[in-house]
Amino acid sequence: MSASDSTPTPTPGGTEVPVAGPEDGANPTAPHVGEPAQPPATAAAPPPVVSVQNVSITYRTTFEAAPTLKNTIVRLGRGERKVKVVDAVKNMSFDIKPGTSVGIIGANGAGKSTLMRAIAGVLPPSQGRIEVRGRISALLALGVGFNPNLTGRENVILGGLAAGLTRAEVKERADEVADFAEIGDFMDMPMRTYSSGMYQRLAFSVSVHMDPDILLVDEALSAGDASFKVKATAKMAELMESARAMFLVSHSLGSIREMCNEVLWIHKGELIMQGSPRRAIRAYTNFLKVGENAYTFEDL
Ligand SMILES: Nc1ncnc2c1ncn2[C@@H]1O[C@H](COP(=O)(O)OP(=O)(O)OP(=O)(O)O)[C@@H](O)[C@H]1O
Repeated sequence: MSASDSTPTPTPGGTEVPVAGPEDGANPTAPHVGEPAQPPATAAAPPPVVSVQNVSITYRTTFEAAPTLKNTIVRLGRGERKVKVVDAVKNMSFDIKPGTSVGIIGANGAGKSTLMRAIAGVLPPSQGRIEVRGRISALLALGVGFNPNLTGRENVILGGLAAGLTRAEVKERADEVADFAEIGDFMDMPMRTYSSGMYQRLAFSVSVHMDPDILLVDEALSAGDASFKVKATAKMAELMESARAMFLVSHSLGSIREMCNEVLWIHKGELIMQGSPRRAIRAYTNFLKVGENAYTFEDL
């Protein structure tokens, strides 16, 4: 089923936005560049801070179906490899307005992290176009971007320079990052000696101290201890005041309800609903209760 088959009916007076359908003439050009795909609807409307247009992302993975020594040698001899193709994101389109805190929900394997990686610019879409206006800071997975042999401070400095901050800004920022992370002397120890909680504290602290216009957070709060979670939640709420947008991927619907003012529900790579947290979470939890076979997305 495509998103266009399942266009939800907006409720009267609600804030829901129907899922955008595919457009003619999809533009398979590089992401993160270029001018807006479409002019804003009215002169007064600000352009979307993130615009995802007809985006599909396909993974191609080589694998061994029946790994016996004989099969492997035969295949290697012939140069054959089995390829598994996963359509992780299918023809997805949506716009995010400035000031929006977006929750992304959906079952395991729905495509949430893949979409986040594409918005972060780490993973180019196979088709379609993603436009991002502003500096992105992404907290995608533990440790992405950190070199385990460097100290926390060295990693922070390198990360800051890579994010486009000046040397002076980075030095000042490194102290703020260290204070927030509360990892004490470990700041000057190689990161391979960190516990996963310390790693996470530093990763979170780095992403929120880089003055992001757009903050991407993928399940980042799940591994922290209770006190850091409270602090991290408060920091994200504070950032929302200044950031242009935030994306939060989480299986914790409570966090999504608390932190977000818009929700994308994704299922098997398709955008099922873009709407208010109340409505999207209700539809998703109903779906989880009754299961896929008993559910018609057309009813949304
Ligand atoms: N690097 C990869 N190579 C091949 N397939 C991948 C890769 N990463 C993800 N996939 C596949 O793409 C699909 C979407 O995965 P993704 O991690 O985006 O889902 P998710 O919604 O974030 O899941 P979860 O809630 O379990 O974290 C899944 O079928 C997954 O197996």
